[in-house]
Amino acid sequence: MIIAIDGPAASGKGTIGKRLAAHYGLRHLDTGLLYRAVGKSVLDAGKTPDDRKAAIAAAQSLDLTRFDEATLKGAEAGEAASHVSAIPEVRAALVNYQRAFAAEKPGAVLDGRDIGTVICPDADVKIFVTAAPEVRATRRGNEYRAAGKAVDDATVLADIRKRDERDSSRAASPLRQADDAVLLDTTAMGVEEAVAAAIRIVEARRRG
Ligand SMILES: Nc1ncnc2c1ncn2[C@@H]1O[C@H](COP(=O)(O)OP(=O)(O)O)[C@@H](O)[C@H]1O
Ligand SMILES: Nc1ccn([C@@H]2O[C@H](COP(=O)(O)OP(=O)(O)O)[C@@H](O)[C@H]2O)c(=O)n1
Repeated sequence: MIIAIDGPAASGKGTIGKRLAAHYGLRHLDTGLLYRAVGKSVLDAGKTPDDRKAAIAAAQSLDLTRFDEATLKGAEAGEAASHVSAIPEVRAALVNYQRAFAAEKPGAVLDGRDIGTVICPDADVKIFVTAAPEVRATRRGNEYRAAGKAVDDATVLADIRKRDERDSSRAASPLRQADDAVLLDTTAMGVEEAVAAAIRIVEARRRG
């Protein structure tokens, strides 16, 4: 079984993806980490994320073992990711890896922005996870503070809105709910409730 999860920034895609993978015995890929790693590589090379040549070279020679996940999860890498991810050649360089991951037995859960629309258009289940921007900003702000970073929710909210706008308006694989995806709005749900709702969506799809 292949489960595709898409949605805007900090909507809970990774949390739900990990839990669904554990529940169904599938592997999980957070595809945002790939774009974050490309963005971080460009910054590490002393270039700006809008530098197409640098971004394409980084995507084509990406070595994920070089990165520490905590650094990739930070705001700087996220912002860089949302620039490099608009470059079609960067996206093209990452397609095969994601599709090969999805194709391996016994199946996988992938989360990102274009999984249901571009990477796995034939996924067995597609879920589009969302929540109100203010709620997403508070959750992400709490996550940063728990990691010892001093941030205020207004700054996180501005960052999230900017990234969502950039991700939705780009020409290459924009953030969009696939026609056959089920919408899961977790604004008023805690993690357990959201995971239970996601499992119900999978079960309903499996019953056909
Ligand atoms: N339904 C929820 N209720 C409360 N907090 C949540 C919920 N879903 C996710 N979170 C928290 O919000 C933050 C962002 O979730 P995450 O799964 O990383 O989102 P995404 O993968 O979409 O960026 C994390 O700190 C996570 O623990
Ligand atoms: N499949 C994907 C996944 C991420 N991305 C880009 O990578 C950035 C970081 O993705 P992420 O999923 O780690 O972001 P969060 O939702 O965790 O904040 C996004 O803002 C997108 O620009 C993408 O374009 N396509």
